Amino acid sequence: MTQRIFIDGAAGTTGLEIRERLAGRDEFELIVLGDEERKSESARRDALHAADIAILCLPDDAAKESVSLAEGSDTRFIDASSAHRVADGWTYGFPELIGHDTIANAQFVSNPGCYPTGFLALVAPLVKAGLLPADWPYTVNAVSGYSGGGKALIERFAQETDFAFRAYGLGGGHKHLPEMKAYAGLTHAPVFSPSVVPAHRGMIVDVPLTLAAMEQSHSPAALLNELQRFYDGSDLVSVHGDVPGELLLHEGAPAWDGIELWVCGDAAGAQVRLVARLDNLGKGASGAAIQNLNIMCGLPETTGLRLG
Ligand SMILES: NC(=O)C1=CN([C@@H]2O[C@H](COP(=O)(O)OP(=O)(O)OC[C@H]3O[C@@H](n4cnc5c(N)ncnc54)[C@H](OP(=O)(O)O)[C@@H]3O)[C@@H](O)[C@H]2O)C=CC1
Ligand SMILES: CC(=O)N[C@@H](CCC(=O)OP(=O)(O)O)C(=O)O
Repeated sequence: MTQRIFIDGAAGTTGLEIRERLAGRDEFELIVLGDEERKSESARRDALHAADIAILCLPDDAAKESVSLAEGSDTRFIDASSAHRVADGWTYGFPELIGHDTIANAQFVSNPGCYPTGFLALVAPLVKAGLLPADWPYTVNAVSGYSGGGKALIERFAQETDFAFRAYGLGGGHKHLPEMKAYAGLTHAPVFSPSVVPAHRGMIVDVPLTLAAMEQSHSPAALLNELQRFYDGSDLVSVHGDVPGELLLHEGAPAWDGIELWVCGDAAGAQVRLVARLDNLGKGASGAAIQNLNIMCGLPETTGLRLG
């Protein structure tokens, strides 16, 4: 049966990429609001009630408003914003961690944040397996393409073309901390150092660990084995067995919906850097929304994704 899909926020960065990934798919019928209607409360209410599944690509407040506008309907949601990621009644849309069946049966699915996708892909399986401690003071260094900040940051990087690097979140309290803590099962939220480089898309998330300082220390090889076991058979997550000399992001990188993981141990096995590379707009946003949409509709999870 054709599913009616309404993308609320379809003119934004994430919304446009979702539309591109849905183009030509006859399992779906898109409800589209014109430019004059796309922010009208009544037009959005009608679209939200008419849809089988609404995909929210909005700022947090507008995403919460959409959910209230849909009250009284059976509409299912995929929310790309951070409004509902640790909210009661919502399922965290990270199929590899939460389970495909849970997402398939959910009415309210919240997409993970882009940075948490990298952090959780690395840390959550290892904490769950008892190979990393839940009460460790984790730190996360991450770099993102500027599309991670949506239209406003894309515009800023277009205007201020001399930026080479932008560190931010210096005062702490980033909105991604609650989901990192909750879904990795940690006692403390990590210390998070995000940054932006002048590339449109792409992201590297780096979790450095002094294994030798842990009460129960496991080798880099043991961490790697567990990640390879955990993601065995996944078409989206690749766990590499090498320690690369360097990892690059490219200014004009094409859209990509997978995620790569590395376990980079030093020769003595005393230190390790767990590193993820992904596309903030792919597995970090629009690709994840399509993966969840496929699962919620009983379709193969990678249909329409960019994995080439
Ligand atoms: N960019 C990324 O890499 C990621 C983004 N996200 C999240 O996805 C959501 C969307 O982000 P992104 O696409 O980057 O943001 P953008 O700013 O690029 O797009 C947001 C869109 O929402 C529209 N909008 C704002 N308020 C309303 C409203 N009340 N009713 C209808 N439309 C409205 C905006 O309109 P207008 O065009 O007029 O400004 C814009 O088109 C955010 O919550 C973001 O945090 C999540 C993961 C990664
Ligand atoms: C570069 C940049 O500004 N990135 C955004 C996060 C993008 C993202 O993941 O959006 P959500 O917050 O909805 O998850 C930030 O740090 O706020």
